[in-house]
Parts: sequence; C-alpha cells; structure tokens
Amino acid sequence: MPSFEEKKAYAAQEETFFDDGREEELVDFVTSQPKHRGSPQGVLAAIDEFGRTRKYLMNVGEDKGSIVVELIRETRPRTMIELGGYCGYSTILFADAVRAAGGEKYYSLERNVNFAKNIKALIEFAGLTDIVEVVLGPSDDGIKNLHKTGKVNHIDLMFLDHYKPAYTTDLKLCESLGLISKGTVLAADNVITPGNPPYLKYVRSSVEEKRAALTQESKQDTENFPGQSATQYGKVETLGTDAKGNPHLVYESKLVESFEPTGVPDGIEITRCVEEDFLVSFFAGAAKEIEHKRQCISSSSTFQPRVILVTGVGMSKGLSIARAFYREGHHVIGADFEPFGIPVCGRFSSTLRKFYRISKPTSGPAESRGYAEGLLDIVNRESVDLWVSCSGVASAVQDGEAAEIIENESKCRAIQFGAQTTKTLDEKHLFIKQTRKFGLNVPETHLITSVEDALRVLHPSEKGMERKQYIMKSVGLDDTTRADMTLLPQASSDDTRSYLARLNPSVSRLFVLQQFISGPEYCTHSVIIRGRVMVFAACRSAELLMHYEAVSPRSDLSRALQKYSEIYAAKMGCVTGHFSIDFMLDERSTELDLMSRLYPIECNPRAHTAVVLFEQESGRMVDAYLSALEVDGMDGIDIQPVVTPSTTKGYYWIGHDLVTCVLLPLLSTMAMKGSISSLTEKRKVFLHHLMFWKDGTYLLWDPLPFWWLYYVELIEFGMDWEQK
Ligand SMILES: C[S@@+](CC[C@H](N)C(=O)[O-])C[C@H]1O[C@@H](n2cnc3c(N)ncnc32)[C@H](O)[C@@H]1O
Repeated sequence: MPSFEEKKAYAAQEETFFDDGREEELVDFVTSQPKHRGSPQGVLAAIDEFGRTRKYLMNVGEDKGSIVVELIRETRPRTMIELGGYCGYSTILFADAVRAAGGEKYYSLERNVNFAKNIKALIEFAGLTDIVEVVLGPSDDGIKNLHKTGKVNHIDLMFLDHYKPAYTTDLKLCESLGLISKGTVLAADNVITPGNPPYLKYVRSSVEEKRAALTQESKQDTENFPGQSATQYGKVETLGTDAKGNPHLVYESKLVESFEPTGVPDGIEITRCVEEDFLVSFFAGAAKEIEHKRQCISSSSTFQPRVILVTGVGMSKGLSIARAFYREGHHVIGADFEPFGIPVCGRFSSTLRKFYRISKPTSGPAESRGYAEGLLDIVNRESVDLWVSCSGVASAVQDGEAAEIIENESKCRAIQFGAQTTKTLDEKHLFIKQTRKFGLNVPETHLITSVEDALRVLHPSEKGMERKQYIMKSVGLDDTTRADMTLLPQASSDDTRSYLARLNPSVSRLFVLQQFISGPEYCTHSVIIRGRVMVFAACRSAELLMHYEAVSPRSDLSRALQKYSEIYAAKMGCVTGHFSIDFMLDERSTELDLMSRLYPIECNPRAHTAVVLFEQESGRMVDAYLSALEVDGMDGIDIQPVVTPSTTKGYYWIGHDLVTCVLLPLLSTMAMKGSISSLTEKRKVFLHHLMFWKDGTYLLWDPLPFWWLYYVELIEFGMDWEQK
C-alpha cells in the first residue's frame, strides 16, 4: 500500500463537516482566482488548498481520485455517471479525464439543490460545461430518468459516492433496468472509511449466492453501517427496495487501498461485470420479451397512438420496424410486393392492423406514378401519419418519387429520401462523385462504359505509374457479378481484356472500376431525420449478409463510422431517410487516424437488415422515427443522443445457418470434397449461434412470420430438389 504525504492532508473532519456555508465559501475562494478559469487542474488545486488551509471538505481527494482517473484511462468510457457530486471535485477530476480519453458525457447526480448549484458554478469556471450534466434530485430518480430519456442505455463506468446504504439499492436498480452488462465497471468510494459491508457483500457474491438471497424477502439494510453513515444526512433514509437487481451478472471485484484526503486509510472497490449466466439469462430474456410486448397494451391514457405504414414487411428489416412501432403502442399497417401471389411472412405478424399487397413498379414514368398513387391511396384510406419505407433495392428511386408525391398531397411524412437524393446515393459513381465533392475520403473510382475505358485505367500507356489494384462492380442490379472480387489488372493485358469482354460493359450496362482497398469491410445503418443521424449501428460485413453483430458503439471504430455518416448527413442538407454506407478500413496505413483509413465503397439509401439489432431499443428508435413528424427544423427541440444498439448479441437466420453450416458441409464431406475438421468447425459455429445469438425473425410473442418463412422456404427447397 502506498504511503500518505502528510503535507497534502486536509484539515481534520469536524463534528459538523458540511452544509454549513463552507461550500459557498469554497466557490467564492476558487472563482476569485481568475488564473484558474478554464483550467480543471487549477480549479482542483484551489479546492485542495481550501481543504488544507481553511476547512475540511468531503471530497474523494487526490489519492483515491488518481485510482479512478487511471481506471478512466484504461476503460475509456463513452459516458460516466457519478452518484453524489457535492462541490464538484470528483466531477471536475473525472470529467476532465473522460474527455481526455475521448468520452462524451459525464452525469453528476446530486440531490442537494445548493450543492448542485455549486457544482455548476465550478464546472462552468473550469470550462467543462460541454461534457458535464448535473442531474438534480435523488440518485434513484436520476438513474430512472437517464434510462427513460435514453441518455444512458449502458453504464460504462459509475462512481458511487453518495448515501452509503443507497450504493446497493442503486446498483440493483441499474441492474434491473438492464444498464449493467459485460464491460460495465463500478468504482465505489469509502468502502473502508466509514465502510459499506452490505455493498461489498453484494458485489463480491457469486451468482448462486445472489440467486439464493433473492428468494428471501428484500428489506432495507441500514443497520450494517459503521459510525453515522446511515444517518449522515439526518435520519435513516427510506430506500426503494422494489428493484431486485439481476443476480445472473457475474462480477469480479477487488479493493484498492488508499487514503482519505485527511490521511485516514480508505479504499475504492473496483467491480467489473465480466459476464452473464447464459441459461438463466436466456429464460429471463424470454420472460422479458413477453412482458415487453404486454407493456405496450397497457400504455398510458395520455399516449396518442400514430398510424404507421411500413412497406417491406416481408423482409426481416420491415418486420422488425413494424414490431418496434407496435410494441410502443402505435397502429401499424403493413404492405409489400407478393410476387406470384405467394404471401410474405410479414403479413402473418400479429403486429399489423392490416396488410396491403402492392404491385412492384416497373421502369417508366407512368408506372412510377401508378405505384406512388397506390401508396397514396393506402395513406389516405388509413389516415397514415408516417410512412416508413423499407422496400427493397428494386424500387429505390420509385420510393423516392412516391415520398415526394405523398408529402405534397397528404399530411403524411415519409422516412424516405426524395428521388434525386436516392438516385445519387444509389448509383455507385454518383455517390463517389458526391462524396468527393463533400471533401470526404473516397477510393479511386471510374465509370466504365466499354472495355477500352477500363483498359485505359488498368494498363495506362505511361510507364512508371504506380500500379493500383481495382475491382469491376456493376452499377445496376446485376447480382451475377456482385460476389466477383477478381483483382485487376490481370497478369497480362490480354488476360485483362478477355475478363472485361466477359463482363461486357456498355452504355446500357454500366460498371465502375474501383480501387481495391485491402482490409475488413463494415456496413452501417442510419436513420437520418432532416440531415441529422438519429439512429446508428455498424457491423462487420458478413458473407451473404445473414449474420449481424454490432461493433460496440463505444469503440473508436464505431465512433469513426458514425462520425463519417453524421458529416455526410449534414452535408446532404435537410433530408430524411434510411442511409447505409459500406466502408473498407484500410489495414495498411495504420499510422493514420481512423477517419482517414475509412473508405466508403457504396451506399444504400434504404433500411439495412442491421435494424434487427435495435430490438432492445424499440422505444428510442420509434421516438427517433417519430421526430420526423415534429415541426420542420430542429430548433428548440431537445436533441436526443443518437440511438445505438445496447447489445452486442449477434443475430442470425436459423434456416440459412442450417443450410450453410450443417447441410452443405455435410453433403460436401460425404462427397469427399470437404474435410471432417471443416464440418466440425461449421457445426461449432452453428451451435454457438443457436445458444448465444438470436434469430432475426423469430419472436416468442409473434411467431407466425418465422414459421411461415420456413414453411415457404421448405416448399421452395422441395420444388428445387424435385427439378434436379
Ligand atoms: C461524499 S459527497 C460526494 C463527494 C464528491 N463525489 C467528490 O468527491 O467531490 C456525497 C454527496 O452525495 C449527495 N447525496 C447523498 N445521497 C444522495 C442521493 N440519494 N442522491 C443524490 N445525491 C446524494 C450529498 O448531497 C453529497 O453532496
């Protein structure tokens, strides 16, 4: 244990040691020294000087403070919460460290109105108003509010330094609200002086011990506190014991010994949530799912349900969005194309009030107008407030045209870019051209209308030019060339020519030749409302696009991808729609910052299947969509933080996995084409998904779309099999 430097010691703690006017005296003492304005370290030094030379202050102090600062540097929280801000010493010290570590927000929860005022004064003086928000009121109310407004959906790091018996009840509250999961770190002050045995017992208990304790009646524990800590603020306080916590969370907890600013020995308990017991949380999750569905049925009497039209409910993305609106109590109308009259799975969803079959638009202005009028007719008939366009790639521009007509001719708003924006984003060369114009990173891209066009780039006549590698990509919807990743130029210009001749580029069969960026690919999903990204997720791109696992929104990579999308959205102006850029991360130039290593390769101006990752965030995602109905312009509207997935749980489609991870490897091994080890590996992947991931279509309370999807697929599979 380190030793205490006596010369730093604060004045001794008196009988009455706070709330006797010393806090206001401190604020005057600090703010009368202009040299410290704008300097968090200067302000902290001045507070320490006051504590040493004038009166004792119940701050965390330099020694214990440095333990938490180290923790911030290590964990780099995006947001940090403190329970108990007092005069703002810990607020200034930790918020400054969070900001330096790239974090965005520090919430200081303080219930004493005068103390909260003092914190604000010192925060302003120290120049930290951009990162700190002081939340006035009892900590449990503050926590519930941060959760309800979506400001906090996951606790990265929490510092507990308030009413000692409330440490455990507040932690259990955070657990019950689902704010604690793998990766959460807690730092609790004063666990030695005055001490907090109930809290230490809780965070050091095993899952089994916590489960056993749950069967006993929960009652307030204010007896096991040494000294006066349970009566520090007057009488013993009544604490909420409704929140039972989540006993399935596995914690690793250890004490780091240190000193109070007076030199009295104390310590910080550092607790890390390392995992969640799988089987139990699986059943708890199922129960929560059902409960969540019921929640919307009993929504409050002041709630005004909206009528929402979701097109594309035959796809998982449309179905997810429809379910999210339904869960939040809105009336959902579904629509989709049903080629050959085969019903789509979404039409069997219990979330839909009504389903409309719409006809696929073919090219040509008359057909487009007909398609738009069909949608307008549904909008008028059902008094739709918001159309969430989730249609597929084949109707992108026609959806844009329909959005313009619907918004002009009805009160309904659309989550869909207009026709020109959609076209620009959708066509690879126009998208790259626009991106370059916005001053953002782009891979070198050439529009190709003939073999000769491509040869001029691939085999330039000037010698000695740097030889880059390229890929040819179809501009249209030609799926036959989509997976072709042939690197060009080939060994000789003749080989390149014959490869290009097979693709046969022409004015009516456009291609782009795009610089090959070596590195991992990421896809993103954003909802943009009037030029602002309101919802964002990023995933590693998966083969055949049937596996989705969110990149942690707290990671540098996700932040860089989000920032890129935000800059792009802002540059497009006041537009609303789904937006999804695919990026390559250049793996070679690691010395550059992340933003300079990201290369957008294409954009899809439509909803991305990654929207399934927002299942736990339906309320906030729906609020984000509904903000499109607010008066135009964002001025005066309380801007909510961007909604990101709170879970990094993966999503898969069981039918797809059964074929690709079980059936095909088995057939290939039986035909002596595949090895036993690869078969075993694939099976392991399948089992992992089955146990730990979630199916993108199946929902316990809305199972029919899942069963219908696989029933139809089985029939189709059987028909294919018979034809072979
Ligand atoms: C020990 S002081 C905090 C010191 C501060 N963290 C620092 O290091 O500078 C405890 C603070 O918690 C506040 N507090 C106590 N119980 C609270 C509760 N239930 N909710 C919010 N604040 C509370 C008190 O008003 C007091 O300001």
